[in-house]
Amino acid sequence: MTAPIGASEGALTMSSKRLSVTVTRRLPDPVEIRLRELFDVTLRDDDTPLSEAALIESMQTCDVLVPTVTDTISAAVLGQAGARLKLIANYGAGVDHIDVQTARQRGILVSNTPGVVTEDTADMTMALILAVTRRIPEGLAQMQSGDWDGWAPTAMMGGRIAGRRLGILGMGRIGQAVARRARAFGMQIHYNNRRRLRLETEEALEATWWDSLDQMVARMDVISVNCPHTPATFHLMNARRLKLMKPDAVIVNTARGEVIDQNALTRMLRAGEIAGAGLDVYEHGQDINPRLRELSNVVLLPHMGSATREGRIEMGEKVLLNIKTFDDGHRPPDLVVPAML
Ligand SMILES: NC(=O)c1ccc[n+]([C@@H]2O[C@H](COP(=O)([O-])OP(=O)(O)OC[C@H]3O[C@@H](n4cnc5c(N)ncnc54)[C@H](O)[C@@H]3O)[C@@H](O)[C@H]2O)c1
Ligand SMILES: O=C(O)[C@H](O)CO
Repeated sequence: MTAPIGASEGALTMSSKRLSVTVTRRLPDPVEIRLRELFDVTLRDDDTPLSEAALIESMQTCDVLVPTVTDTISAAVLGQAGARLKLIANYGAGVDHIDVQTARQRGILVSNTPGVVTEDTADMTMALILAVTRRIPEGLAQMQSGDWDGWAPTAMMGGRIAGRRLGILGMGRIGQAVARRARAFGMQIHYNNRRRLRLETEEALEATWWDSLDQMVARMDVISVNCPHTPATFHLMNARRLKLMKPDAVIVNTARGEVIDQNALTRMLRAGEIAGAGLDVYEHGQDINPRLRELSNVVLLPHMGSATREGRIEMGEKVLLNIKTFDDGHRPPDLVVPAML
């Protein structure tokens, strides 16, 4: 039986056969409407992150949970989930907030939303590279404060990105989309990845492979972090590795904050040992080192890499497809298995 589109949760008429789906955050309207059409869905009225207790409560009676990056689904949380919970259909590509291994051990599948976030996040990576190297926020601040004295030969000089070496850490979907864009800007593409790309892909991207991350980091003008946060990538850019960077190099991160040691980065930016940084994601969520905010050579964004209207609807469509496929008795197309991490 299909529930009326847009009906309030309480007014829905549902067959007991419909999957019970609980969503932890507000999603774009078309996605919520379609969820209502297809499933016995519980949606949120407000849009604040759930407390751990509320998250556990929401996992008690549903078959499927739709969480986001703001929900930490640890082993302890999974241990208190209801027996009905069989699928965690994450709204987002990154799944580092979910203990995928424990979920698997408990027979709970995990899916995510890769691919549809690729182009938007790569755009934002380029935007950060340009913003930091060409001092766009400083220029904007000057205009907004009314302090601009007019053009001058030595004013607001940044660095040219054409011809510069870009080192991509994590050459997956987003990393490769960054490479395509950066090539168009005349940058030289270098990368380190868990596995080397196929030669034809490498050639198409005109990318140079570095087996040694240390050696790549030491030679790049710009480092772009595009690998997931996993136990193996936590603080991959630690103090020792950040010190290998050239003093005139910059680093951008649109992946996950945990890949960079935020305090070490802040110290080195302040000391002028790294020329600049562009960050969309942070090691401790919103709890950003206040010293990072004070630096003029740093551009900070509020985790908005995938934030386009189109992308956020497509992420919802992926969630719907994963749940529907599971409901039809098949393997969700975007299943995440521990071996992938
Ligand atoms: N800022 C945002 O809004 C936003 C949006 C989407 C995705 N993301 C983040 O970006 C990450 C990457 O997304 P994707 O779609 O490109 O993923 P992907 O799986 O396609 O690519 C990740 C790449 O990182 C590589 N990698 C993994 N571990 C590595 C290691 N130890 N050393 C070197 N390389 C390693 C993998 O081999 C893979 O090629 C996501 O996991 C997510 O955390 C952020
Ligand atoms: O991983 C992603 O898709 C974004 O960072 C939101 O979680």
